[in-house]
Amino acid sequence: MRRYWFVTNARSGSTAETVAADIRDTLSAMGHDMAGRTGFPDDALPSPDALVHAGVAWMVVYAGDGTVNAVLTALHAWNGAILILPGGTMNLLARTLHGEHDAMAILRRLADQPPRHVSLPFAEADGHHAYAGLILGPATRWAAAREAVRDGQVGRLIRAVRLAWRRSFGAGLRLAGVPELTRRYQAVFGTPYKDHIDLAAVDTRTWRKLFDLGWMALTDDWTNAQGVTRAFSTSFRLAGRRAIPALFDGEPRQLLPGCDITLRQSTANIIATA
Ligand SMILES: Nc1ncnc2c1ncn2[C@@H]1O[C@H](COP(=O)(O)OP(=O)(O)OP(=O)(O)O)[C@@H](O)[C@H]1O
Repeated sequence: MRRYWFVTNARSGSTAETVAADIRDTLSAMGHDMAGRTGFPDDALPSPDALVHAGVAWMVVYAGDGTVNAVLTALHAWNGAILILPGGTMNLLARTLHGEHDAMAILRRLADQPPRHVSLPFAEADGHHAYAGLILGPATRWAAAREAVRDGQVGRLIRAVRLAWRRSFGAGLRLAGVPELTRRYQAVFGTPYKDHIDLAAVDTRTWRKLFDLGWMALTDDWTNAQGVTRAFSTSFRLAGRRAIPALFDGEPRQLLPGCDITLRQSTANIIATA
């Protein structure tokens, strides 16, 4: 019997309360005992000390990449195991760890085979972590429009699209320390791997490409956008004098000029079944 803490997010793209109940029932049938539950982001995540105090051995997160990011970042120094179950829209991290399986199928696999514990690479900048992906630059303003779509707020969507459109044609972002990327870019996508961050820089000077980028941001995956230059790096810096908007696993943050972005590895406490 192991005590676990359950984290859900009712706003994550594919979370269902019925599935959350099934997950708890299955874990209980497997002999595990729930020590507590967090409904993120309304409830604060427990601290590593609180988890140690409550005798928690593993964290079960049923949510999307943004919520998983918050848990991994908050528990970076915690020794317990972390099980990520897909409950979001894209679920990039859950797919990396378990393949194309839903939450209940992953629990069945766990019951049948001993779990593997792996570490995940991530990009770090100013204390923020990106495990699935980092997006830098003015085009990240499209994230606000996507949130408005999610909330079904038409007025907010129109305002957010106007702002995103204006900013996407603004000055762009420059990087230092990546010889292949010397221009100004509207967006730079960074995907962390074991030994490098795979960078894809988008220079959108035409309405057509910009429309593609905005459309992808609202509907799909931005990495499908056109006009991309690729490079690999383990460490680089934001050039220029202005703060740069960024998305860490889809969550918006601002980065100061001169900020270093570095590849790092998490501790090997994340459960994989694939
Ligand atoms: N670190 C965070 N801080 C505050 N709110 C967050 C954070 N991460 C996510 N959220 C909120 O939770 C909502 C759901 O995000 P989450 O990433 O869990 O699901 P998703 O976007 O559907 O999935 P995915 O990221 O896998 O596509 C977001 O719309 C955002 O409002």
